Amino acid sequence: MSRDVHVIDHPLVQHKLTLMRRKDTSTKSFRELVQELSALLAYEITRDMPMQEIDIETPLEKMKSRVIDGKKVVLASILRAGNGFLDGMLQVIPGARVGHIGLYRDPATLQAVEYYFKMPHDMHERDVIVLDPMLATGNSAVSAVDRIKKTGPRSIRFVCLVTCPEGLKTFHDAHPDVPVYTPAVDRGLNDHGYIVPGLGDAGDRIFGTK
Ligand SMILES: O=P(O)(O)OC[C@H]1O[C@H](OP(=O)(O)OP(=O)(O)O)[C@H](O)[C@@H]1O
Ligand SMILES: O=c1cc[nH]c(=O)[nH]1
Ligand SMILES: [Mg+2]
Repeated sequence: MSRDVHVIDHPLVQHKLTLMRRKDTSTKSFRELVQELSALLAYEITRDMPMQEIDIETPLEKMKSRVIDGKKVVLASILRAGNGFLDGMLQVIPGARVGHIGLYRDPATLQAVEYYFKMPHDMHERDVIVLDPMLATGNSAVSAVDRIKKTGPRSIRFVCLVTCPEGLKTFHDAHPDVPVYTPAVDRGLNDHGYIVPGLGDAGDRIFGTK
């Protein structure tokens, strides 16, 4: 895979994604699975996060030991579907701050339309993990990262559940410096800009709106 794409091939991740893809999976199960999966994904995404040594004391003696500074991590959720990732990620990185970007995809043009943007302060010292289950045409992801870059964070990573070659190309043409973490790179896009085989409309499946 060219560019900076990390395919998360862990059996637990792949197993849960398969269950999510099935069309007869209920809203309740889909929501539970996205939460379980996001905790597993957080584990992989944070693998190379910067750490610092702190002084602690075990019951036996003093030592220096390493910690990740969770307070410097920002989980930036692309509404709506990105919110599905939040609970699971926060279980693993409880100190993270949370930002929101409201974007919807215009069904006719497939361009992203922004309606909300709120990030924590002091972004220049923070590491951002952008959350959206689907990176399809890539327009929403490009637009979200454009906007986040203007806040000047220390680093940005993007995580999704399913993507495709077209979306990855569009995203990395615009943002070659932002790694993408995903369990699946599917075949491509259909005429409506949906990932095939994909898992359908992630927002509708998480929130039961269709
Ligand atoms: O790569 P793209 O072609 O831009 O498509 C992906 C976007 O589409 C979906 O959101 P949608 O616009 O359906 O909004 P929703 O999350 O509010 O349902 C998905 O959650 C992404 O944000
Ligand atoms: O396949 C797709 C494409 C865009 N949005 C989704 O939720 N799914
Ligand atoms: Mg969206």
